[in-house]
Amino acid sequence: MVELVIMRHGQSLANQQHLFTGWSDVALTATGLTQAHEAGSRIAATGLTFQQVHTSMLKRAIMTANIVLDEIGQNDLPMIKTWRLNERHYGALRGQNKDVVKQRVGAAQLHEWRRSFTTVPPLLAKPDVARRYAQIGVTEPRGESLKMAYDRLMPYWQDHIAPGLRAGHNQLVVAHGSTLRALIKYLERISDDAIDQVEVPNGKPIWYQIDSDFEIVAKRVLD
Ligand SMILES: O=C(O)[C@H](O)COP(=O)(O)O
Repeated sequence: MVELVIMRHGQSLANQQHLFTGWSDVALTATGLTQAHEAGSRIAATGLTFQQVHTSMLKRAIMTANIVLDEIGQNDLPMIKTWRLNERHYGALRGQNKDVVKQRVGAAQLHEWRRSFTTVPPLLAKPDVARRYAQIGVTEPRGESLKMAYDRLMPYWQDHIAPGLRAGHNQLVVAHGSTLRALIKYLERISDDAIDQVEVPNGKPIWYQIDSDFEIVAKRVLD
């Protein structure tokens, strides 16, 4: 048996203010910091330890991962930061207030932009060019559907997370609502239609036990 724990970062400043975030790099709130500590102590209480931690290139996830590692006494763990685990890029919705957008376009359109698998949000006219992505040769998206995020996440799963698990090494993934919905879709074989019902709250670790046939045999939310 091998263990995989996945969790969303603690509450960010943008979450607190109901702003579409995506690739915007925002810090955790005081509540988010507390959620990260609590999540870490719940993982610590299970006695689980990990051989690797994977996170995004965004500080709300990196900060959460570091707090969790401190709580579980594994600050020394190798941490891989990849753009492939970044939140789905929300395109031109970025920075807009979700409640205000709902008033403007209606609940159904808002839900589709936020939860559909294939709908692409309104795109930016041209991509941002931040040094951290440019220097690794990554062109920033102008906006992504969940499917687009799924498709750029999967090579990382196949090349980095799955091989670790197959080698019997427990893995911790600290990422974002959409990239974790993509991962849950894959792991739990959820249909394109049904994925719109899956929500991933801030700071609640999901613990999967995976057997030697690479099947999930148990799932527990640590809350
Ligand atoms: O990017 C964002 O705005 C949030 O992290 C997740 O947004 P969602 O709840 O609309 O998926």
